[in-house]
Amino acid sequence: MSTDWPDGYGKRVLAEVDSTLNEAARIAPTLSGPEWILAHRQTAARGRRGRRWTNTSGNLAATLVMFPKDPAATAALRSFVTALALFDACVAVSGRSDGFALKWPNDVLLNGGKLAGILLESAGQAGSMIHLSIGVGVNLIDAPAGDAVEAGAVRPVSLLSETGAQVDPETFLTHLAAAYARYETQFTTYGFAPIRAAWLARAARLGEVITARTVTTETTGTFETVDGQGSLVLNTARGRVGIAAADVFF
Ligand SMILES: O=C(O)CCCC[C@@H]1SC[C@@H]2NC(=O)N[C@@H]21
Repeated sequence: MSTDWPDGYGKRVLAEVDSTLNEAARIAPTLSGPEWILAHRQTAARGRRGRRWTNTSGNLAATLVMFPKDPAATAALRSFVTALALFDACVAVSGRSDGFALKWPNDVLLNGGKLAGILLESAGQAGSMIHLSIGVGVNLIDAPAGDAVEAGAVRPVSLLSETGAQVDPETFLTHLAAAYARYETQFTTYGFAPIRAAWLARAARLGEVITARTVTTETTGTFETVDGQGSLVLNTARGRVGIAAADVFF
């Protein structure tokens, strides 16, 4: 189960921080290359769409801060790169691949429950990016209670409860960073196509009827694919619809 830390990536480990995403924004101007930040405790962790992220000590809370050269829309496709890396890290530490799946846009599922989430933040202007921060939370040993999530959302699960695997955050991060570095090289060398294909091969509910909700819209249809821009494509009663950002409900 041992693996090496990838060349070219820095690492800092903090006992406590408000949020590793905040720390990424603070240190980005001082960095000359990509850096992983791991915190054993976050006091103000956040999830997607302004939600709180429950952060038990022993779970993984980490952010990769990096400096993409590509346009902002392309750089943001790294949420898929990260999801693949998370999937591989989960397989490596648990010794099994059954039960893991990727949920559009940014979650890793295990046995149908939410195991991990990804939150991208960036600083930049006019379609370019100064830095990209990829925040990753993984319920390694503990998951919030089911009633802590909104109605209809998938139940949270932990790696420990579902597989019996007990992995500390630093070990998990080493696997994640190594897998991320491999997929990042694939992404910068060959573009989104192989990342998209690999993501689709691990996708939850592909070909099934799902619902995508935003604050103002609700779209139900058959999950056909993810397009070359990372949008969810649903086949609905009114035809094919591409959705750039939403929450998905099964
Ligand atoms: O809503 C989601 O699914 C995304 C959750 C992202 C949580 C991680 S934990 C490390 C990083 N720091 C934060 O404050 N949030 C992200």
